[in-house]
Amino acid sequence: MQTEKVEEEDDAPEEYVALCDFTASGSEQLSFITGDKLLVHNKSSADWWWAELQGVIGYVPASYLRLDGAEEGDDASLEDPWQDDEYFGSYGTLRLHLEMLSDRSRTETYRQVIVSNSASLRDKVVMDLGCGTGIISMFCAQLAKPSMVYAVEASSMAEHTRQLVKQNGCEEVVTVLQGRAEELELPEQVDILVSEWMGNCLLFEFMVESVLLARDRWLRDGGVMWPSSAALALVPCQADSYYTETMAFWERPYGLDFTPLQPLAQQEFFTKPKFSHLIDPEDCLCAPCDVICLNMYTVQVRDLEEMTGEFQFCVEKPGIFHGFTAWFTVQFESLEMGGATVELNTGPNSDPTHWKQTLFMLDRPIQVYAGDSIHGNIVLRRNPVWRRHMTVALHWTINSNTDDSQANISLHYTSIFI
Ligand SMILES: NC(=[NH2+])NCCC[C@H]1O[C@@H](n2cnc3c(N)ncnc32)[C@H](O)[C@@H]1O
Repeated sequence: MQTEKVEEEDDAPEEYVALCDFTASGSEQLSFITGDKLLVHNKSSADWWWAELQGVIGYVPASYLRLDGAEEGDDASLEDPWQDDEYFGSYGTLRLHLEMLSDRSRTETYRQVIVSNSASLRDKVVMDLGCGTGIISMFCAQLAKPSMVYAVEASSMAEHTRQLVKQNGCEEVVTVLQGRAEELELPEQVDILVSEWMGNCLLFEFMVESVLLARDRWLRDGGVMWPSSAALALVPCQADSYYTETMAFWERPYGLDFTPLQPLAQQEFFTKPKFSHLIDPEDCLCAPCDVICLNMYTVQVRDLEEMTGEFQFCVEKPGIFHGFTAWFTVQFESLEMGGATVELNTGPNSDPTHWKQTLFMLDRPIQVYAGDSIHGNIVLRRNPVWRRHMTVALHWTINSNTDDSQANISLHYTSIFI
């Protein structure tokens, strides 16, 4: 979920202080370290500002900066870092719940998990964290016989969820509790903590932090986490249609030459992820790989600050390397020893979901050939200020040994996406 914060352009440059380090990923960006004082000349967009540091000018990520002189906790300058009013406000209306409930792949997977574990769910105590309309809790009550389901929901949807639980005859088993899961009191520990917490690129929204805090506080020893594990998958890909729409478009619109706008287009369209991208399996230049894996029993909140995954791809067919596409999978282990694990896969070879996939475009496309190696790493760095956001940095090198013009030349790139 992205929230645009657009501020008015000011004439006199304002002094901002850097809240954390930033490494530029292109000549037009400006690196800085925590504590640097930057002069902001132009807030050209919500995410990137034109600033100066010791006489050098460049683009800087706005969310890394705080107005100089505004102290930590100075609520005039710093809103709620979790943006809870906006976040839970959006979940208090039906739009997002309609989108999630309409996602059959997502919702049927959770139903499949309940059905295939119905026998073992008997007499168990379940917590449904972030229950929304209560669909998962009502699946538990209708398809199995748990002794209690605590359906926890922080938004105002909770009062409607109570009505739905009653309407569907589940009030004996399902208790709706309104509040943030990590703050409210449960009357007892739970045997199963089930939640649908995944955001774009798996972690956006960072609802997962609430799930881990609730795990540490309410899941009894030996209790089960659903999902039990999660993985972020990545693949180098073509994205010809997106490239044509956003970059090639400026070459000859209506017979005119608009190419001077192409650097602006690169900055505007290729320096942040394209969410809700639907990648055609044919556009994958090779098999994907899991770059980040979460064990939901052992991962700690502090691990979420910065997660790094290595990758090594071998291009399987000639094509244009436009960028990387990411998606996630989550696994639900069986309550029965040796029982089958259920998986929700949001990738291009599975049924589409409302998350679709996320596309990270390179600054410029690169011709690649079968046998070329694309290796490097991905770094998910949680935003130090806005706690539901993160940056994604992709560092990679291409070794091409077929195209004689680039024989064994290593092209090294870094892209930072807000
Ligand atoms: N998969 C997602 N990206 N979002 C789908 C689940 C989000 C639901 O969980 C609720 N929710 C999110 N965080 C919390 C929390 N800490 N405590 C209680 N409810 C929550 C939120 O209000 C919404 O109804």
